Amino acid sequence: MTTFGQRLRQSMAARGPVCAGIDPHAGLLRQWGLEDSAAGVREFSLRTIDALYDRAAAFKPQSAFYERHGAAGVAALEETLRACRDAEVPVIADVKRGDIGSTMDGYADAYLSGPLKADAFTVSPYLGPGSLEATARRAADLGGGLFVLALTSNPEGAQIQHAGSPSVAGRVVEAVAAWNEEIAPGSFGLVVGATIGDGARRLGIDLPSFPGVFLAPGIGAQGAGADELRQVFGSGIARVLASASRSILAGGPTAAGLREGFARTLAAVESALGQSESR
Ligand SMILES: O=C(O)c1cc(=O)[nH]c(=O)n1[C@@H]1O[C@H](COP(=O)(O)O)[C@@H](O)[C@H]1O
Repeated sequence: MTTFGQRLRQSMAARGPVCAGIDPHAGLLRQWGLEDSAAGVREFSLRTIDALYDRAAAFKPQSAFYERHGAAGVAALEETLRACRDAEVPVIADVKRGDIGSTMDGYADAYLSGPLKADAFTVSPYLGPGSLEATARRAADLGGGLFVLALTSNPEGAQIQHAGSPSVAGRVVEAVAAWNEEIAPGSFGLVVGATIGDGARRLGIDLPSFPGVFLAPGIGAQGAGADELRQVFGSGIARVLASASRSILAGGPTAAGLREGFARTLAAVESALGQSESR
């Protein structure tokens, strides 16, 4: 069985450093001429996968936009995850779960096996990173991975994540680094927003030494580009999986438009990568 870390690395090497977020916002459905319904969400997702499966390093469906349509929406998420698996593109279920260990076992089963199986899912460490350690072990047993919120892209994140000395974020980074060393190398990533500027450095967090992948939202619609990526990650940029949703999806509904939106994001990330090599 390959590990999630191996599959993700292979996919990034073959397709490049961009994850396509699948966020079927009501406004985007309207813009695409689709109904704001589970059927519309399903169609939106499958078209996105069809257009981008040969160039996205990963897909990241945002569960909120499926859940708002109830059981039929969750069925659309199930189909979306299956389509990503069929296309053999790693898929990250963006569900941002976090709970006591025994409950987390349920989430690991839900998102790494069974009908809603993804390759990895996003988790929140607010109950303490230790509450997620058994989930990391369970994920490794299932060949899956986790992305743990560390320094998020929204401006409010700093209120909690920057608190303390060492900071809350620093403790999260330390715990997730240890899982990569002790449980499954490369299968546990950090979510670090491309919008955080010099936040990590100011907290004394040495991102380049983290032994895993950074899932970096914030490109495009939230304002970050190549300069911001370079500033945040420095020489760690080679392990960035940049994630964009609206800035790619706004190119739809045609496959050509989606690919154009994707190409713009890829060009920005690759220019950051190219220019960081001299650092
Ligand atoms: O975990 C995430 O993906 C995430 C973390 C974070 O810090 N900020 C963030 O925007 N996200 C998600 O990334 C996506 C960003 O979408 P766009 O702003 O449209 O590119 C949304 O689905 C967010 O929920």
